Amino acid sequence: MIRFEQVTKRYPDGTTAVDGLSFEVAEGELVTLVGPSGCGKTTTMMMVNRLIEPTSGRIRVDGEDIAGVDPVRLRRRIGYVIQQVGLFPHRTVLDNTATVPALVGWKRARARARAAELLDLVGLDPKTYGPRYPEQLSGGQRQRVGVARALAADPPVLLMDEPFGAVDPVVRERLQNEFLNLQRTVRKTVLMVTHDIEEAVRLGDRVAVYGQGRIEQFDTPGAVLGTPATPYVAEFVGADRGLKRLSVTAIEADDLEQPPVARLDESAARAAARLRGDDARWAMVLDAEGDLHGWVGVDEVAHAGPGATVGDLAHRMNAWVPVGTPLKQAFGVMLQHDAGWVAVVDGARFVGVLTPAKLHEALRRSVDADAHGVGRGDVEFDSIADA
Ligand SMILES: Nc1ncnc2c1ncn2[C@@H]1O[C@H](COP(=O)(O)OP(=O)(O)OP(=O)(O)O)[C@@H](O)[C@H]1O
Repeated sequence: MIRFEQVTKRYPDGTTAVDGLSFEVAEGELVTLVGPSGCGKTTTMMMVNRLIEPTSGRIRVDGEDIAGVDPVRLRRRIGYVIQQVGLFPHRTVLDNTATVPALVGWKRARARARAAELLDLVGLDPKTYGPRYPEQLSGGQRQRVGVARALAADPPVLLMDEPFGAVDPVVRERLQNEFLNLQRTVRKTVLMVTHDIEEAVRLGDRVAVYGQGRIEQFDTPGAVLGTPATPYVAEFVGADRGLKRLSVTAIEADDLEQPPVARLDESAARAAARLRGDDARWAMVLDAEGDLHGWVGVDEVAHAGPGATVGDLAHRMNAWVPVGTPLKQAFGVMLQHDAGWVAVVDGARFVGVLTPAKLHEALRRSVDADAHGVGRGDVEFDSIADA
């Protein structure tokens, strides 16, 4: 846990970089600090590992006032990832990753075994990449080594300063996804600086939006986008914040439409009669357990030969998304397959389909929920058609 209590930093030339800052990062929480250049993000971060000393106020890590902790000892408890990565050019990737365990006195074999494990965790095969030197890696791979190195001694706290800033947008998104998956397993207490609001809302459990040396809003991504606390925040998150919400709103089972369904072993003739009765043009095909198998057109089952089953005619499903997927990703899948809907599964079990109309409802519902501070399920929704 990291706690700022009325922290101010004034540089010798009189610049007040941070002014009376108070906030807390809970254990296992990822907080992003976002704001324009020069607003005090890096200063905030560097005070946590005492690379910069505050002018006044107190910072606690796990309850302990860090002013009384030896900086070198403190830094061993805190992983640090920076944009320029800062790998040692003359050391192999494996030795770079083993730096901190070696510093804190682990035996060489244990430190290297741990480094190999960490490289694997960030998606770099230690056999291939371990013996290489940093210059023999791509920018994205170097960033991964930076993350592996910061995690190597298993510090409870991680500071990340624009960790994905130096790579192109495609690699960046991949690294962000990988890091989110990693964080689900390692559950570090993370403070991450970024100037990119999309990155801040995507990665943060909570987001601190900085103005000049002060936090203008400290809240969940949904709330920052849905109900900006000040005109400054509204301006900073941008006019397209509705679009940005797509990436922070997850699909819930209640958001989905229930299309007609046919069973894999059902006779085609029976399915055709039933589906025609319901005026359906196609149906989802499920197996006996309710797992998603594919889909079938009603005309196809209607024109099938005698004795055919739905399973004989079903098409395999090419695209589906798990429940909990962000709406933006689901919408991307819809566009990619040029489809009017996308199937949603929970494990293998089919739970429903997401359509553009349902996507709009889900988005509206999440905006209203944030505005009223209630759970999404409690919000009444009137569609435009009902109004
Ligand atoms: N050593 C220093 N001496 C004087 N002023 C400084 C010093 N370091 C930073 N500042 C000033 O403090 C303010 C905050 O700087 P800081 O680096 O924390 O901002 P930032 O939000 O991280 O910016 P960026 O996104 O550009 O990295 C800026 O006005 C900066 O010029």
